[in-house]
Amino acid sequence: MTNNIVEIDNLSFGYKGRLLHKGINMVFPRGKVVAIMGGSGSGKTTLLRLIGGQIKPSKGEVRVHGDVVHKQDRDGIFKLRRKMGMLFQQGALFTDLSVYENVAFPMRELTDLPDSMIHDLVLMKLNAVGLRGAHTLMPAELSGGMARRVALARAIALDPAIMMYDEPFAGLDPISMGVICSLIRSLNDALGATSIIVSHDVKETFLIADYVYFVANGVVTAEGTPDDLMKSTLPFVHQFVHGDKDGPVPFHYPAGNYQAELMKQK
Ligand SMILES: Nc1ncnc2c1ncn2[C@@H]1O[C@H](COP(=O)(O)OP(=O)(O)OP(=O)(O)O)[C@@H](O)[C@H]1O
Repeated sequence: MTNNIVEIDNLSFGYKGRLLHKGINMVFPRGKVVAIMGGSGSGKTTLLRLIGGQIKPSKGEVRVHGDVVHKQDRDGIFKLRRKMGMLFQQGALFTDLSVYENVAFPMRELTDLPDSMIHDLVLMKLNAVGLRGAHTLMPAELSGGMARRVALARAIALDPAIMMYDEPFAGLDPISMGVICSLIRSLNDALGATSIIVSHDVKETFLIADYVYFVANGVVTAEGTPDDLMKSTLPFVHQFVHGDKDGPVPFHYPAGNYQAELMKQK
């Protein structure tokens, strides 16, 4: 049996005929934290949606625990999603529910657990993210970093085998970033899960990822451990990792001849 919990095999996908992915191959082994990085609009979030079965590939496939995602019926997709926890940047909490009720929500919706057990589990999950003491607060009373941690506690409510993070560090102050960063790693290891992180933040991502895929122009342009990639001389990777202004990713959005355009306005 393969040790890969998620496999992306020769996958192509496009919105409205414009091909976004052109034969992507990736594997996400059990227990590992794997990052998908790349420029804005390179299709990273779309890959998470393909893994979650929200959309179907036009070619190739995604397998989760060996099952082809796009071949699942409604029941199959439901079972698959039960194995997955997702933390989105805009992973909004329910504003009219307390922190406690937000974390209890998936347990109440998706299990038949008695209230007493839900109580213990909610406190355990909140304790894991350091917010047991905040369980009576309402979302409006939380800082951005705390809200992200509550969303994380909610995402791990049902002990997912696969955790997916979409830009988990975006918009956070440096301290909250560091907290989320170490939580992603420690929760992954404590749950025995497999984590997939989509992020632009090289420093944080490289600290916790076991392996990184770089996506550009619809294909995996580079892959390796953070150490390998730090040393990479590939121009795209070098520009991304070191934040160089000049490189294959241009500063300017494609535009016509500047001088001609200025003349035209006169
Ligand atoms: N539902 C949709 N319908 C049509 N086009 C879409 C849809 N969702 C995304 N796109 C387009 O697909 C491209 C890739 O989007 P995606 O969100 O996957 O990129 P990304 O790499 O996650 O970008 P970012 O880092 O900026 O979030 C973008 O050009 C986007 O405009």
